[in-house]
Amino acid sequence: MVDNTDEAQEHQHSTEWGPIVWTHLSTLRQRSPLVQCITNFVSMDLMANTLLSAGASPAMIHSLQEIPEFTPRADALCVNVGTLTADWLPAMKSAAQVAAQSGKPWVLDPVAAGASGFRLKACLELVGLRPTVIRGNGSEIIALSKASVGHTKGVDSSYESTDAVEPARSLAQTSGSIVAVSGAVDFVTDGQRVVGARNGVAMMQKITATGCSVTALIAAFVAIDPLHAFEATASALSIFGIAGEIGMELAKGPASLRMHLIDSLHGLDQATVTRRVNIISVS
Ligand SMILES: Nc1ncnc2c1ncn2[C@@H]1O[C@H](COP(=O)(O)OP(=O)(O)OP(=O)(O)O)[C@@H](O)[C@H]1O
Ligand SMILES: Cc1ncsc1CCO
Ligand SMILES: [Mg+2]
Repeated sequence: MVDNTDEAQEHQHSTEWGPIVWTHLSTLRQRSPLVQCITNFVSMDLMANTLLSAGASPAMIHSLQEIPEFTPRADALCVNVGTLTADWLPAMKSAAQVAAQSGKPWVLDPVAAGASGFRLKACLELVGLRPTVIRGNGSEIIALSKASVGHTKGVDSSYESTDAVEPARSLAQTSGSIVAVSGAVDFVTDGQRVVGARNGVAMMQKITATGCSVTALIAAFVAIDPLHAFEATASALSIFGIAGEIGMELAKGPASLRMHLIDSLHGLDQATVTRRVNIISVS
Protein backbone atom coordinates (compact mmCIF):
# COMPACT_ATOMS: atom_id res chain seq x y z
CA MET A 1 0.00 0.00 0.00
CA VAL A 2 1.29 3.46 -0.89
CA ASP A 3 2.03 5.63 2.14
CA ASN A 4 0.85 9.15 1.27
CA THR A 5 1.28 10.81 4.66
CA ASP A 6 3.22 14.10 4.79
CA GLU A 7 6.00 12.37 6.71
CA ALA A 8 6.37 9.68 4.07
CA GLN A 9 6.44 12.26 1.27
CA GLU A 10 9.08 14.32 3.10
CA HIS A 11 11.16 11.20 3.60
CA GLN A 12 10.83 10.37 -0.09
CA HIS A 13 12.03 13.86 -1.14
CA SER A 14 15.00 13.63 1.23
CA THR A 15 15.85 10.17 -0.08
CA GLU A 16 15.92 11.50 -3.63
CA TRP A 17 18.24 14.36 -2.65
CA GLY A 18 20.73 12.22 -0.68
CA PRO A 19 22.61 10.83 -3.71
CA ILE A 20 22.51 14.23 -5.46
CA VAL A 21 24.13 15.97 -2.50
CA TRP A 22 26.73 13.24 -2.02
CA THR A 23 27.65 13.27 -5.74
CA HIS A 24 28.25 17.02 -5.53
CA LEU A 25 30.52 16.72 -2.48
CA SER A 26 32.51 13.77 -3.82
CA THR A 27 32.96 15.45 -7.23
CA LEU A 28 34.13 18.62 -5.50
CA ARG A 29 36.71 16.61 -3.53
CA GLN A 30 37.97 14.97 -6.76
CA ARG A 31 38.20 18.17 -8.79
CA SER A 32 39.14 20.65 -6.04
CA PRO A 33 37.86 23.77 -7.83
CA LEU A 34 39.75 27.05 -7.50
CA VAL A 35 37.42 29.67 -5.98
CA GLN A 36 38.37 33.34 -6.15
CA CYS A 37 36.93 35.22 -3.17
CA ILE A 38 36.55 38.99 -2.99
CA THR A 39 35.22 39.17 0.53
CA ASN A 40 35.03 41.13 3.76
CA PHE A 41 37.85 41.26 6.31
CA VAL A 42 35.79 39.46 8.99
CA SER A 43 35.09 36.40 6.85
CA MET A 44 38.39 35.75 5.12
CA ASP A 45 39.72 33.14 7.54
CA LEU A 46 36.54 31.09 8.06
CA MET A 47 35.66 31.25 4.36
CA ALA A 48 39.09 30.00 3.24
CA ASN A 49 39.07 27.22 5.85
CA THR A 50 35.52 26.18 4.91
CA LEU A 51 36.55 25.85 1.26
CA LEU A 52 39.70 23.91 2.16
CA SER A 53 37.94 21.48 4.48
CA ALA A 54 35.27 20.81 1.84
CA GLY A 55 38.03 20.00 -0.68
CA ALA A 56 38.14 23.22 -2.74
CA SER A 57 41.00 25.67 -3.22
CA PRO A 58 40.39 29.26 -2.02
CA ALA A 59 42.21 32.39 -3.24
CA MET A 60 41.43 35.72 -1.57
CA ILE A 61 42.56 37.84 -4.51
CA HIS A 62 40.89 41.21 -4.89
CA SER A 63 43.17 43.71 -6.61
CA LEU A 64 41.72 45.25 -9.77
CA GLN A 65 45.09 44.87 -11.50
CA GLU A 66 45.14 41.06 -11.16
CA ILE A 67 41.59 40.34 -12.31
CA PRO A 68 42.14 40.13 -16.13
CA GLU A 69 44.91 37.57 -15.60
CA PHE A 70 43.64 35.65 -12.58
CA THR A 71 39.82 35.51 -12.75
CA PRO A 72 39.68 33.49 -16.03
CA ARG A 73 41.82 30.83 -14.30
CA ALA A 74 39.44 30.45 -11.35
CA ASP A 75 36.61 27.88 -11.55
CA ALA A 76 34.19 30.22 -9.76
CA LEU A 77 34.07 33.64 -8.13
CA CYS A 78 32.50 34.67 -4.80
CA VAL A 79 31.76 38.39 -4.25
CA ASN A 80 30.83 39.52 -0.73
CA VAL A 81 30.18 43.19 0.15
CA GLY A 82 30.44 42.82 3.96
CA THR A 83 33.04 45.54 4.59
CA LEU A 84 32.38 47.48 1.39
CA THR A 85 34.09 50.78 0.64
CA ALA A 86 33.89 52.71 -2.64
CA ASP A 87 37.41 51.68 -3.67
CA TRP A 88 36.58 47.92 -3.55
CA LEU A 89 33.56 48.12 -5.84
CA PRO A 90 35.38 48.43 -9.21
CA ALA A 91 37.27 45.18 -8.57
CA MET A 92 34.04 43.39 -7.61
CA LYS A 93 32.32 44.54 -10.79
CA SER A 94 35.30 43.83 -13.00
CA ALA A 95 35.74 40.30 -11.60
CA ALA A 96 32.02 39.60 -12.08
CA GLN A 97 32.23 40.71 -15.70
CA VAL A 98 35.40 38.73 -16.41
CA ALA A 99 33.96 35.61 -14.77
CA ALA A 100 30.81 35.89 -16.90
CA GLN A 101 32.83 36.47 -20.10
CA SER A 102 34.97 33.43 -19.23
CA GLY A 103 31.87 31.26 -18.77
CA LYS A 104 32.58 30.83 -15.05
CA PRO A 105 29.83 30.96 -12.42
CA TRP A 106 29.86 33.73 -9.85
CA VAL A 107 27.96 34.06 -6.59
CA LEU A 108 26.92 37.24 -4.74
CA ASP A 109 26.58 37.65 -0.96
CA PRO A 110 24.74 40.99 -0.47
CA VAL A 111 25.74 41.48 3.18
CA ALA A 112 23.55 44.06 4.96
CA ALA A 113 22.08 45.17 1.60
CA GLY A 114 19.36 47.14 3.40
CA ALA A 115 21.67 48.89 5.88
CA SER A 116 22.39 51.99 3.76
CA GLY A 117 21.64 53.56 0.40
CA PHE A 118 25.29 53.20 -0.65
CA ARG A 119 25.28 49.46 0.04
CA LEU A 120 21.88 48.87 -1.56
CA LYS A 121 22.90 50.70 -4.76
CA ALA A 122 26.16 48.73 -4.98
CA CYS A 123 24.33 45.42 -4.43
CA LEU A 124 21.69 46.24 -7.05
CA GLU A 125 24.45 47.13 -9.55
CA LEU A 126 26.10 43.76 -8.84
CA VAL A 127 22.74 41.98 -9.24
CA GLY A 128 22.53 43.69 -12.66
CA LEU A 129 25.71 41.84 -13.66
CA ARG A 130 23.75 38.56 -13.46
CA PRO A 131 25.21 36.49 -10.62
CA THR A 132 24.67 32.75 -11.07
CA VAL A 133 23.49 32.61 -7.44
CA ILE A 134 22.56 35.24 -4.83
CA ARG A 135 22.68 34.00 -1.18
CA GLY A 136 21.56 36.22 1.67
CA ASN A 137 19.70 36.15 4.97
CA GLY A 138 16.00 37.12 5.11
CA SER A 139 16.61 40.87 5.50
CA GLU A 140 19.12 40.98 2.65
CA ILE A 141 16.86 39.18 0.18
CA ILE A 142 13.86 41.35 1.16
CA ALA A 143 15.94 44.55 0.73
CA LEU A 144 17.10 43.48 -2.76
CA SER A 145 13.68 42.29 -3.81
CA LYS A 146 12.01 45.57 -2.75
CA ALA A 147 15.06 47.70 -3.70
CA SER A 148 14.60 49.54 -0.40
CA VAL A 149 16.70 50.17 2.72
CA GLY A 150 15.68 49.30 6.29
CA HIS A 151 14.38 46.19 8.05
CA THR A 152 17.80 44.88 9.01
CA LYS A 153 19.93 44.79 12.16
CA GLY A 154 23.21 45.56 10.45
CA VAL A 155 24.56 42.29 9.04
CA ASP A 156 22.03 40.23 11.05
CA SER A 157 18.55 39.49 9.79
CA SER A 158 15.38 40.98 11.28
CA TYR A 159 13.31 38.36 9.45
CA GLU A 160 12.88 34.59 9.43
CA SER A 161 13.89 32.94 6.17
CA THR A 162 10.25 31.86 5.66
CA ASP A 163 9.29 35.59 5.44
CA ALA A 164 11.62 35.94 2.45
CA VAL A 165 10.46 33.02 0.29
CA GLU A 166 8.18 35.08 -1.96
CA PRO A 167 10.68 38.01 -2.18
CA ALA A 168 13.33 35.41 -3.12
CA ARG A 169 11.13 33.97 -5.84
CA SER A 170 10.43 37.43 -7.24
CA LEU A 171 14.15 38.39 -7.09
CA ALA A 172 15.02 35.18 -8.96
CA GLN A 173 12.51 36.07 -11.67
CA THR A 174 13.71 39.65 -12.13
CA SER A 175 17.45 38.91 -11.84
CA GLY A 176 17.67 35.55 -13.64
CA SER A 177 19.77 34.28 -10.70
CA ILE A 178 19.19 31.32 -8.41
CA VAL A 179 18.30 32.91 -5.04
CA ALA A 180 19.00 31.29 -1.65
CA VAL A 181 17.77 32.57 1.73
CA SER A 182 19.51 31.19 4.82
CA GLY A 183 17.99 30.72 8.27
CA ALA A 184 16.39 27.93 10.30
CA VAL A 185 15.34 26.57 6.90
CA ASP A 186 17.52 27.45 3.89
CA PHE A 187 15.34 28.09 0.85
CA VAL A 188 16.52 27.91 -2.76
CA THR A 189 14.51 29.09 -5.77
CA ASP A 190 14.96 29.54 -9.48
CA GLY A 191 11.80 31.68 -9.64
CA GLN A 192 9.57 28.63 -10.18
CA ARG A 193 10.73 25.75 -7.98
CA VAL A 194 11.39 26.26 -4.25
CA VAL A 195 13.15 23.74 -2.00
CA GLY A 196 13.87 24.03 1.71
CA ALA A 197 17.03 22.56 3.27
CA ARG A 198 16.43 21.88 6.94
CA ASN A 199 19.92 20.98 8.07
CA GLY A 200 21.97 23.08 10.49
CA VAL A 201 21.77 24.23 14.12
CA ALA A 202 20.75 27.61 15.57
CA MET A 203 24.18 28.19 17.12
CA MET A 204 25.66 28.64 13.63
CA GLN A 205 24.19 32.16 13.81
CA LYS A 206 26.46 32.87 16.80
CA ILE A 207 29.60 32.39 14.71
CA THR A 208 30.36 35.38 12.52
CA ALA A 209 30.69 34.72 8.78
CA THR A 210 29.00 31.30 8.65
CA GLY A 211 26.65 32.85 6.06
CA CYS A 212 29.61 34.29 4.10
CA SER A 213 31.30 30.89 4.23
CA VAL A 214 28.30 28.93 2.97
CA THR A 215 28.05 31.40 0.06
CA ALA A 216 31.65 30.54 -0.89
CA LEU A 217 30.79 26.85 -0.54
CA ILE A 218 27.90 27.41 -2.96
CA ALA A 219 30.43 28.90 -5.43
CA ALA A 220 32.57 25.75 -5.13
CA PHE A 221 29.55 23.46 -5.66
CA VAL A 222 28.32 25.46 -8.65
CA ALA A 223 31.87 25.39 -10.09
CA ILE A 224 31.69 21.60 -10.43
CA ASP A 225 28.08 21.55 -11.77
CA PRO A 226 27.40 24.91 -13.46
CA LEU A 227 24.50 23.57 -15.51
CA HIS A 228 22.60 22.60 -12.36
CA ALA A 229 23.13 25.65 -10.16
CA PHE A 230 19.81 25.11 -8.34
CA GLU A 231 20.75 21.58 -7.21
CA ALA A 232 24.35 22.58 -6.45
CA THR A 233 23.16 25.46 -4.25
CA ALA A 234 20.75 23.29 -2.25
CA SER A 235 23.48 20.65 -1.89
CA ALA A 236 26.03 23.15 -0.53
CA LEU A 237 23.56 24.52 2.03
CA SER A 238 22.61 21.02 3.16
CA ILE A 239 26.26 19.90 3.48
CA PHE A 240 27.22 22.97 5.54
CA GLY A 241 24.19 22.38 7.78
CA ILE A 242 25.07 18.70 8.27
CA ALA A 243 28.63 19.69 9.22
CA GLY A 244 27.09 22.09 11.77
CA GLU A 245 24.82 19.35 13.19
CA ILE A 246 27.70 16.92 13.67
CA GLY A 247 29.98 19.67 14.97
CA MET A 248 27.32 20.61 17.55
CA GLU A 249 27.45 17.10 19.03
CA LEU A 250 31.01 17.88 20.18
CA ALA A 251 30.81 21.65 20.73
CA LYS A 252 30.57 23.53 24.05
CA GLY A 253 29.66 26.88 22.46
CA PRO A 254 30.23 29.01 19.33
CA ALA A 255 34.03 28.94 19.43
CA SER A 256 34.30 25.16 19.65
CA LEU A 257 31.45 24.77 17.13
CA ARG A 258 33.53 26.80 14.67
CA MET A 259 36.36 24.30 15.05
CA HIS A 260 34.18 21.16 15.04
CA LEU A 261 32.15 22.41 12.04
CA ILE A 262 35.35 22.66 9.98
CA ASP A 263 36.51 19.21 11.17
CA SER A 264 33.09 17.68 10.44
CA LEU A 265 32.97 19.16 6.94
CA HIS A 266 36.34 17.59 6.22
CA GLY A 267 35.29 14.18 7.55
CA LEU A 268 31.82 13.76 5.97
CA ASP A 269 31.25 10.33 4.41
CA GLN A 270 28.61 8.96 2.05
CA ALA A 271 26.53 7.13 4.69
CA THR A 272 26.37 10.19 6.96
CA VAL A 273 25.49 12.57 4.14
CA THR A 274 22.76 10.42 2.59
CA ARG A 275 21.26 9.68 6.02
CA ARG A 276 21.21 13.30 7.18
CA VAL A 277 20.25 15.28 4.04
CA ASN A 278 16.91 16.97 4.73
CA ILE A 279 15.76 18.82 1.61
CA ILE A 280 12.09 19.01 0.67
CA SER A 281 10.14 20.63 -2.14
CA VAL A 282 8.14 23.61 -0.95
CA SER A 283 6.46 24.22 -4.31
N1 LIG B 1 17.95 28.76 13.38
C1 LIG B 1 18.82 28.08 12.62
N2 LIG B 1 18.79 26.72 12.60
C2 LIG B 1 19.65 26.03 11.84
N3 LIG B 1 20.60 26.60 11.06
C3 LIG B 1 20.67 27.94 11.03
C4 LIG B 1 19.79 28.76 11.80
N4 LIG B 1 20.09 30.05 11.56
C5 LIG B 1 21.12 30.06 10.68
N5 LIG B 1 21.47 28.78 10.36
C6 LIG B 1 22.54 28.40 9.44
O1 LIG B 1 23.64 29.25 9.71
C7 LIG B 1 24.31 29.59 8.49
C8 LIG B 1 24.41 31.11 8.36
O2 LIG B 1 23.12 31.61 8.10
P1 LIG B 1 22.69 33.10 8.50
O3 LIG B 1 21.30 33.26 8.02
O4 LIG B 1 22.97 33.33 9.93
O5 LIG B 1 23.67 33.93 7.55
P2 LIG B 1 24.14 35.44 7.61
O6 LIG B 1 23.17 36.25 8.40
O7 LIG B 1 24.44 35.88 6.24
O8 LIG B 1 25.51 35.27 8.42
P3 LIG B 1 26.88 36.12 8.36
O9 LIG B 1 26.53 37.47 7.83
O10 LIG B 1 27.38 36.15 9.78
O11 LIG B 1 27.82 35.43 7.47
C9 LIG B 1 23.54 28.91 7.36
O12 LIG B 1 24.20 27.72 7.02
C10 LIG B 1 22.18 28.63 7.99
O13 LIG B 1 21.57 27.48 7.46
C1 LIG C 1 30.22 41.35 11.37
C2 LIG C 1 30.43 41.79 9.98
N1 LIG C 1 30.44 43.12 9.66
C3 LIG C 1 30.63 43.35 8.37
S1 LIG C 1 30.79 41.93 7.45
C4 LIG C 1 30.63 40.97 8.85
C5 LIG C 1 30.71 39.48 8.80
C6 LIG C 1 29.39 38.82 8.81
O1 LIG C 1 28.56 39.16 7.76
MG1 LIG D 1 25.57 37.47 5.64
